[in-house]
Amino acid sequence: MKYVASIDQGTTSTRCIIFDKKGNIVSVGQKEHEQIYPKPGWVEHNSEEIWKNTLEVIAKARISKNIKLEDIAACGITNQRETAVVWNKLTGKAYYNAIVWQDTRVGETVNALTKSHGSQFFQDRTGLPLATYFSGLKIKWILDNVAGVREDAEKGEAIFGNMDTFLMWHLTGGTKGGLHITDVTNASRTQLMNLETVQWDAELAAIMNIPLQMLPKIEPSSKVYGHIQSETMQGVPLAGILGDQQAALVGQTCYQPGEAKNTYGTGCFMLMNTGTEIVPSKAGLLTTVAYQFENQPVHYALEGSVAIAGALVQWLRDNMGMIEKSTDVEALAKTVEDNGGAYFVPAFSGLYAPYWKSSARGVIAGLTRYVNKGHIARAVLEATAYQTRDVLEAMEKDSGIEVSSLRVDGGMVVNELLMQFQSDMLKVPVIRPKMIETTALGAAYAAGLAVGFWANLDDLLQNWGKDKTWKPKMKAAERKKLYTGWKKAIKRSFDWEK
Ligand SMILES: Nc1ncnc2c1ncn2[C@@H]1O[C@H](COP(=O)(O)OP(=O)(O)O)[C@@H](O)[C@H]1O
Ligand SMILES: O=P(O)(O)OC[C@H](O)CO
Repeated sequence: MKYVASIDQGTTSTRCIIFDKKGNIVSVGQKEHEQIYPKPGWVEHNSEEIWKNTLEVIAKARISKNIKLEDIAACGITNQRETAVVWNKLTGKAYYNAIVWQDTRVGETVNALTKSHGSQFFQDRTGLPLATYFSGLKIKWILDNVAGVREDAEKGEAIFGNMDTFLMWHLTGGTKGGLHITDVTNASRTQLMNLETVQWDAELAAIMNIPLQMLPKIEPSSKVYGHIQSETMQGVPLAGILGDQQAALVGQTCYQPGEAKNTYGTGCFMLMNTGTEIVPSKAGLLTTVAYQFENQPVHYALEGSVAIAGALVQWLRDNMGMIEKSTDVEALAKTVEDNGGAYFVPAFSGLYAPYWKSSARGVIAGLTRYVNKGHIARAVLEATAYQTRDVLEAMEKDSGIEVSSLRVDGGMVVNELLMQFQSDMLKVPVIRPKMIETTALGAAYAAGLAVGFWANLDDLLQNWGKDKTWKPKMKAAERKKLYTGWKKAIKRSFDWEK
């Protein structure tokens, strides 16, 4: 067998990527799906559309390079995490659109639970502070607001899944016996899983009033779970599941404690492997599961999650019409020397790490008549770099490890201006590997390991190669001035909503 396939169900698009043994891309199918914004702060996806796109991108990836079924050793799934869908297992129909991780509709429930139990109570058990981000409260919202779901859930007919579970169920037969499973990394993002036992926590489910029977079985991240029933890849073993940020950690081969990566996509997510140790965060990070290979102990990670990174570039394109394509932002930002005093705090979904302020909202600060489109484009890119510095400083505090260089990946790392500014702002080298589709690659690795396509982690380490390194060039005074401006701006975004 020559290949391993990977389905990457992201926030913006769904891809199927087929890799060879060296971790090179052989073929890609990709399709964007609609972003649905019914009200300010609400973000939804149509799960039916995503399922159709998944079949289409698998077919595209196979047909475009004429890849035979018998050449595919296994398939892995990686996905946008936390996004919650509830569907009926007898009809296959979803009760409501998938509620996306960025959605803030459960803000009031977060406030109420913070008063009744305290955020620390949830963080101690799940590694996650109370926030609108995680799946549990999104499931509760569907149960409380959509007619008939709670009754069906109690009967065992309405079931929950993140996008991994939803696709796994459909790919393995759907209403005809589809598997209802997830992996430890995805489960660790629901705020319903106990980090130590890696099992659902009945008390947390009771507090959120979620029937346990609607939750999927928790499995390791790498194992032959079943076989694909859909025609597009019939008979191929489904053998890996990883949340997309954990998949990028695996794809970047960060297998040693202390190794970290930062992925710049819709949001931006830095993860540091902490080995088999659960490291609680005091500095505003999440403690989460990194991965669990079959018959191996669970590995954990510290994570700094930033909700809006590339999404701000999309906003500039789609909502403001200031650029035509995301890539145009670099040329526009290069029309000026600096940010002209403007700072853009993209707290569109509140602020995640290290602030965790659900009530923050976006602001542009420091405006004068001098500021033009170029300065705004620059402020948009700089926002991602400042947020990454906030997270890196928290990571160093929590781990006690000084990060001496940063491995990066994701759609935004083609932006050279951003990469140089990032290195300047962190004062460490930023390293881009040859393969930046590390998310899909990580899920392929998990699946390939389970079927023996790759023998062990050493095989994978050999596939990693450097493409480009950016070294810090900025003068200390300039770095300090800019970051001080950011810290001032970010405070202006706090406590906007009640
Ligand atoms: N040249 C660029 N400069 C800045 N941002 C970019 C550039 N190219 C793409 N992006 C942004 O990267 C994101 C897509 O990255 P990707 O890793 O595919 O995201 P996801 O996995 O979250 O769907 C989009 O938000 C897009 O606006
Ligand atoms: O779809 P991405 O790559 O923006 O990732 C989304 C994250 O998994 C959300 O936690």
